[in-house]
Amino acid sequence: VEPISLGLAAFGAVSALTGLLSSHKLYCYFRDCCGQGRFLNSTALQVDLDRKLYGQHLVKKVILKAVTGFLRNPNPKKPLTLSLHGWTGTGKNLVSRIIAENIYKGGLKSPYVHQFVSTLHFPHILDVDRYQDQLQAWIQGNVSTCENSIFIFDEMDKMHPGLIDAIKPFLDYYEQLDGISYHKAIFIFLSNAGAEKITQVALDFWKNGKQREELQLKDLDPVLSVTVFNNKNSGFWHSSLIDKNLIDYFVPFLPLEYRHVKMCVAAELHTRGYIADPEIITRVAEEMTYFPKTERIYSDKGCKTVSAKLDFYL
Ligand SMILES: Nc1ncnc2c1ncn2[C@@H]1O[C@H](COP(=O)(O)OP(=O)(O)OP(=O)(O)O)[C@@H](O)[C@H]1O
Repeated sequence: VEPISLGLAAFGAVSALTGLLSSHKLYCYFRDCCGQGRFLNSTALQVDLDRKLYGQHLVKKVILKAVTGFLRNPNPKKPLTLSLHGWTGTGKNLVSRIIAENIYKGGLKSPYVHQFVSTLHFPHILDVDRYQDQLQAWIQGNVSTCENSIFIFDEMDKMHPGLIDAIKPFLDYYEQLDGISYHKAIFIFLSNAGAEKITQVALDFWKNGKQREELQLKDLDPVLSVTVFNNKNSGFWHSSLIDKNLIDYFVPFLPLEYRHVKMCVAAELHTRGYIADPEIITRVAEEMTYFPKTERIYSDKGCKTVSAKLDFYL
């Protein structure tokens, strides 16, 4: 072969490869590609949390640190496991959505983000054995397709302990299981377990005249894991997730106050294209019910029914 033809052939191969790479890049610009989230923009995540999540200074701090730290590590030793706890309507699903959207453009609809609701997907106790097999095969299948998959488990406290045990091997430090590594996956668990304890700590803080924003993780972290562990009604206590330290971060969601509910109403008005009418905002916030009975500080449904209540005024 002449040197010139060899050079031309090499040039052709390089340009074909470059073309392939740039068309792949272009494809991933418009569509979700596995692993693109490893280049997560931490500033964008912070801005998103600041803009969309109200009254949860601890959550913002933990999520930002946990997610960006994990994604920056080229060789994590285990998958990232986040356990989100708190009263209903305080933003647990919202935060999972924000994380998913910052990692994959398609957010919750991305083929690499998978969401389970225990009461919906695993409703019958008698079928636990079948669910266990299905769940394991499903996690295995998805991670073998994309090692950067995200799994969100809602209503974790209503999940059968057997199913939690079925997930356990995937959360551990094993190099590989049947040839697959799970170290780059993210598991997010949502539950109301520990919500009363979180409220109690926040309320005591308030009674002592301290600002909510002064609350630190160290005030909640130990009590939360112990409470969840000892709660015989939640599936968690049965499992060895906590016992074996497989949960990386316990994320406490504080109960929302009147002022936060007002912010939710304003945000909902904005989303629907209306101006933030102070009268409507006050009316909707006043329609919500607050606890404890005497102090009436925290909304008992968080921001959950804001959207439905707003329909009445628009
Ligand atoms: N802290 C918050 N900041 C802004 N919006 C919030 C907040 N908490 C809840 N919301 C809004 O209220 C609605 C319900 O919130 P979300 O589904 O995240 O609650 P949750 O904590 O997951 O509740 P549950 O435990 O009942 O599943 C959503 O529309 C969400 O955007």
